[in-house]
Amino acid sequence: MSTLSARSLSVRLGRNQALSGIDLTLTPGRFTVIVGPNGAGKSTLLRALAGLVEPTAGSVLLDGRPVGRMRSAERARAIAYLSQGGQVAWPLTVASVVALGRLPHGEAPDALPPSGSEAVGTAIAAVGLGGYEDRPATELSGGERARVLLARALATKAPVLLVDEPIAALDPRHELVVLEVLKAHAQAGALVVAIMHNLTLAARFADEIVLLDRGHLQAHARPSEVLTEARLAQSFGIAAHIAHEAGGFVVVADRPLPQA
Ligand SMILES: Nc1ncnc2c1ncn2[C@@H]1O[C@H](COP(=O)(O)OP(=O)(O)OP(=O)(O)O)[C@@H](O)[C@H]1O
Repeated sequence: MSTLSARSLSVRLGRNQALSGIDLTLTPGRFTVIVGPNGAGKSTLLRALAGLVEPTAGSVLLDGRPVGRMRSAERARAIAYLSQGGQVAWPLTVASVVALGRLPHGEAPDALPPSGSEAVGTAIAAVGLGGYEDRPATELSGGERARVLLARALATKAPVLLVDEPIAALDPRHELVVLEVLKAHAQAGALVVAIMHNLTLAARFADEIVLLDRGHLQAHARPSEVLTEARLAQSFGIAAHIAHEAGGFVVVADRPLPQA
């Protein structure tokens, strides 16, 4: 079991109060999507959950233990974190980049044990990059590179996976491929959290949605409870309507509302 929780979590970045008094409990087997307008504090929350940002008040606990006090290798085995718009600095092959996900297990990328090779192969196949293993990762498109980095995070086989805007650079087909991977990962027992701006895809794939606005937690519930026309107006400043379809709903953004 890996339960991740924020308790009265506040984070100040320079002069900005990025997060204020967040109370949140996330559980295994659930795919949670964090939404909110630009600057709401989504990336800061994800980084704090990963133990990469020191809370100014409150705490982040993994199974009751403060993540900030875990040793980095232990934390990396427990929590795989993928930042927004990640880059690959060295001309390593796709297989070598994904194999870096095994480092927290003490496995060298060029000498993986069978279990490590299997984790790498499965992750590459899951993101639809079979056949790309020997390509230099620096010679890929932005969307291909984003999927390589997601595969690296998956290859870690951490029980917690935190990903910041995993579909931002992807074409429509690969948006669905990646969201299906994340959903399946959660259904297999992982605790999966992703930041997304596409509210319709968030509604379709998420088990639960966290809505942040100006550093505050506005809602944490099922998509249909969070993505209401009133909340879209209040938090995103848009007039929108919800179109109901068989098996789900579509968020149609009609126009920006005048700023208060
Ligand atoms: N290094 C920093 N120093 C000072 N303030 C920062 C820093 N990084 C972010 N902020 C501020 O903290 C707040 C939250 O930023 P954060 O990146 O978490 O927002 P976000 O919801 O992820 O936004 P976006 O949707 O634009 O990616 C914003 O007001 C931002 O300007």
